Amino acid sequence: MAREQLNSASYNWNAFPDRPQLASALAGRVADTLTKAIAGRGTALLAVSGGTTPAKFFAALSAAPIAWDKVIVTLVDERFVPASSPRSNAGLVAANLLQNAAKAARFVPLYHEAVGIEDAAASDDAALRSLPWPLDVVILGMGPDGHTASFFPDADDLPKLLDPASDRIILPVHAVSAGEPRLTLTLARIIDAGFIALHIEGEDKRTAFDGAAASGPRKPIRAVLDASPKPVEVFWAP
Ligand SMILES: O=C(O)[C@H](O)[C@@H](O)[C@H](O)[C@H](O)COP(=O)(O)O
Repeated sequence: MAREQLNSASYNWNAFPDRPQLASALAGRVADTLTKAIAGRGTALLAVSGGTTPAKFFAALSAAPIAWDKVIVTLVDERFVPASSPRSNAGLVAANLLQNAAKAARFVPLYHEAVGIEDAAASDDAALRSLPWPLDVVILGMGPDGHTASFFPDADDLPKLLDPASDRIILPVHAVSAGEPRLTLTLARIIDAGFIALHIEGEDKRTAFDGAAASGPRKPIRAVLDASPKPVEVFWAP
């Protein structure tokens, strides 16, 4: 059970005593939401983030006994690297989520060979239009700098990524702090999701979130909190 519930208008804080309990609770919540979506429209669309945080959650979710053959999984963002790269979010999802029962899900990656990140983003944007938007579930992570998805504070054209009225699905990202060029869902597609979770772990991330959620210079995660029409469900463990 969540140890601590602190609610505000823009987010609900769900704290857990440890990371395994968070993984189990978040996996249960996501599985229930996907099942309801399938009951309602015959399919469910899930977008997950990469990084080092989600592995335990992915493993727990992969075992959920739901109709995975009716679930489409895609990525919130991707580094411009092939799935064979240790930096690949598609590789992380393949190894940790698309296993066990979840092996039956359809996975839609973002990376593919292209002349450059702009071409990859344009073809992704066209190809992903055929998916059953809006997202039913989106799982966000957050960096210590308050970035989420690939909305890095130093990204070129950050306002375009954060435009809540954008009709784009995927945009390219150039940001020195990101390492390689990125492909990201736009904020507009993220806030349209039926269930938005932010999965963060550790005291440093809690401090960073508290700082970003408070007043002061607006961090990208705050743009999501401010633009979302429903509270973001924050799942945190020490
Ligand atoms: O591609 C990525 O890196 C993610 O999508 C990114 O937004 C991630 O969620 C944060 O950077 C947190 O990453 P960690 O889980 O490694 O702290």
